[in-house]
Amino acid sequence: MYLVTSDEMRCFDHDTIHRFGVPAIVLMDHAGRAIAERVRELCPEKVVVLCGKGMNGGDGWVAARWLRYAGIEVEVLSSCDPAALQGDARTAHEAAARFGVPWRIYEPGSIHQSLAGFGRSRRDRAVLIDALLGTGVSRPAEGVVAQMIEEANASSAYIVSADLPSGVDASTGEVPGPAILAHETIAMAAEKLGTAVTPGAIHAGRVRVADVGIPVDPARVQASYVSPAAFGRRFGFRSAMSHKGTFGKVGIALGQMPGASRLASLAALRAGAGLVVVAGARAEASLFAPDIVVREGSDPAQLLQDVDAVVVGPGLGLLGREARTWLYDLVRAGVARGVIDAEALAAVAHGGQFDPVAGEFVLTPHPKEAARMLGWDARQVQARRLEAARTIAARSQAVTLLKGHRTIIAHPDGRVRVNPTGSSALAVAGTGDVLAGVIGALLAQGLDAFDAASLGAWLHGLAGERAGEELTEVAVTASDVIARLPDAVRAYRAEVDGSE
Ligand SMILES: NC(=O)C1=CN([C@@H]2O[C@H](COP(=O)(O)OP(=O)(O)OC[C@H]3O[C@@H](n4cnc5c(N)ncnc54)[C@H](O)[C@@H]3O)[C@@H](O)[C@H]2O)[C@H](O)CC1
Ligand SMILES: [K+]
Repeated sequence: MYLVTSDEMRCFDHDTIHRFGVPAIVLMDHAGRAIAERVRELCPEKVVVLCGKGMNGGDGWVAARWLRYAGIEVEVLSSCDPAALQGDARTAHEAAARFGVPWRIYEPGSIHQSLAGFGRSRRDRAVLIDALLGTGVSRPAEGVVAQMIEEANASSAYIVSADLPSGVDASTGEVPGPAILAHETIAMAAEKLGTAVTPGAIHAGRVRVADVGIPVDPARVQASYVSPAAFGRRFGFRSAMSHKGTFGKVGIALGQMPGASRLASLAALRAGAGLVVVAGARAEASLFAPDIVVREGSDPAQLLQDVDAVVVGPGLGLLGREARTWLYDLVRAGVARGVIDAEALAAVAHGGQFDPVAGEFVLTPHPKEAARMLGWDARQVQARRLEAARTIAARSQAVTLLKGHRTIIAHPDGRVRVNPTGSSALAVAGTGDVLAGVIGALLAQGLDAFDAASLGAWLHGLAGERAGEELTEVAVTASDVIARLPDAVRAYRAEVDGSE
């Protein structure tokens, strides 16, 4: 499913209004009605609508009119004197007022006052509609709107946001100032990219997309959720004629912690690799036998020249610094596909200095590693995840997978995918090694770096979800995630078969 930025949405709005001739007020009525229909399903005893002064506010006035029409007790608190409203927002206000919707201009305490009588025990019987700011946000929420956001969040009422939670940047998911913490969001025409990535995703709650009659052209959208339909039968389905060579050979460079390489190698097998080879100085065969081939020697690059994809990073430890040489040697020897993870990432970038590596490589930093690569701090990476992932991808010229809740996969050409699977069960040592092995296996099976990183994140996240469901998120180990990769493959097949 695609994810649109403010600019992309504006283009589609514009086409609908000016190319197809659908008046904007009609679109606004569809939007407001969609919000009202959803809120009615919540059977509230009272609805308070917070309206800003732009078109998002217009959606709110329309929703209030439809709720009044359905006989539901509703009132509007406006961030400004409606006399200052322009265009369709003004029209929407006037229609609501004439329809008898009670409204007043917000003053500090108005929200608390409007919800009086809905004490904690009955707070969910009241719904707040957040129609303060939408895709027109141009700076951190300020003034009266910021006050309304803070008071709404403190109200502990059930909050439904129009289009996106006010104060969240629709295109990046950044939250530069006060922002609504919604229980759910009704996105108009398409989900905004800013509610798919964190921290915006946390503010949005559950996102539902309302069809308001604005066609969205996927060819003009750069971002989407990872979805099995994008990969079809290029993974997960086998012909009777296939043999282990069909599914490629993954080579894993051994480092100081061979246990991490073991996790990556077992994961690669569970993700369909035909053969897995580990190579390096400390190749304790007993750790890997019998399913994994062990090659002992001081130069992994020398030992891995016959593989289809390499995984360099898990368990490297201090050998990370040598990874640069290994990578050069491997690329020179024609092994130009692989995963660069953990300490090996320093071979590609450090402190904002990038040394791009040619070929189909996937970088898999977690936020701290991304911060080291960029010369930022980890907090900045987490606040500006999309920018961080896209910057590393553009400057390293490699597909970059930024781990974390709603993992981001960024292509050097600007395309972005957001992984919807995963859970806190993955917050345990070794799951990064597992992910590196899974992606290595998908590269060895012929997927390109963008697809291998995206599908790898999807499978890995789903396996983590399944492990968390069975064992509780608290008690999952990296090996448990590997053990549930078959469940993820089954789910993948079901989705692909279901979508064909
Ligand atoms: N365009 C369409 O056909 C449809 C749009 N829909 C809704 O419209 C909003 C986008 O509306 P827009 O007027 O462009 O912007 P906003 O309403 O989001 O807000 C702009 C409004 O708020 C003021 N403002 C901006 N930033 C701040 C800030 N940081 N603090 C305080 N105030 C701020 C600004 O001055 C403007 O007045 C879209 O999200 C949809 O909800 C319809 O849904 C469908 C048709
Ligand atoms: K909003």
